[in-house]
Amino acid sequence: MSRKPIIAGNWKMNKTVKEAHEFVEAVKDKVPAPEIVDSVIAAPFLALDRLVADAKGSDLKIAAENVHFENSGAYTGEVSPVMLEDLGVQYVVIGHSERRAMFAETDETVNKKVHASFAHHLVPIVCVGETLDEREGGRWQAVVKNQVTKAFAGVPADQATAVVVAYEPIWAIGTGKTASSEQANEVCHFIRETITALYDLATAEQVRIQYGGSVKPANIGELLAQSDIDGALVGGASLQPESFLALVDAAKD
Ligand SMILES: O=C[C@H](O)COP(=O)(O)O
Repeated sequence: MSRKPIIAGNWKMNKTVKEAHEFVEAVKDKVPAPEIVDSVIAAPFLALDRLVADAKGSDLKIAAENVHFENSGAYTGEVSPVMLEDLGVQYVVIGHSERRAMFAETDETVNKKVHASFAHHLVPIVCVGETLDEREGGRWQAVVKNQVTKAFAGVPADQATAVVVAYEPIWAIGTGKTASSEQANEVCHFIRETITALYDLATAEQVRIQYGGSVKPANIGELLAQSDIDGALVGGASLQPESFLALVDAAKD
């Protein structure tokens, strides 16, 4: 079954609002048609209002890099799904390994954030992936299966089909080490099998699974040629307009 590719740049803690605005102005009219590829930029919260306005009427979609699972309340420093929906943000990255490792994100909070996102018309991009220790210890299947199963807990099938899963082996993030396309596809296929077991094959075949970890214009082609890789979540190589456009263009083929 063919699934529409989704390429998402994840800027992490980079770019001032002015720099973010200039980037979006440079790419927004050059991304592929949304019937062919979904082109997404995940930006820091401060830039989102401006970027949603900048991208309006174009085929570029704007994502947040995180969200809280409550709608409002005493959660100093957090941003709620109500606030993101109000701005017109369309996607949200949930459970990135940097948030799991440095900001106490757990499988339980990931699941709550998935539910909160759907309640506010945000498409969740759910990140999963193993550490180098877990891979070398032969535990990647158990780790990834557990992360996927907990992320989808209580999510009905009609919502599950809209979830984007990003497989990011932690050892390949920002290190210049890319999983080989076969290694990446093996895990993405395993993720699809896990979703099949949770729901059914028809549901799993609609879920888009991205690979992330040192993706760049030079290697995206062979990654996207794999059977179960439907896109990429890209950090470093999404920071320059030319590089981001090369990535979304590669997904057109
Ligand atoms: O969210 C993106 C990933 O963490 C990958 O980052 P990277 O492309 O800089 O390795």
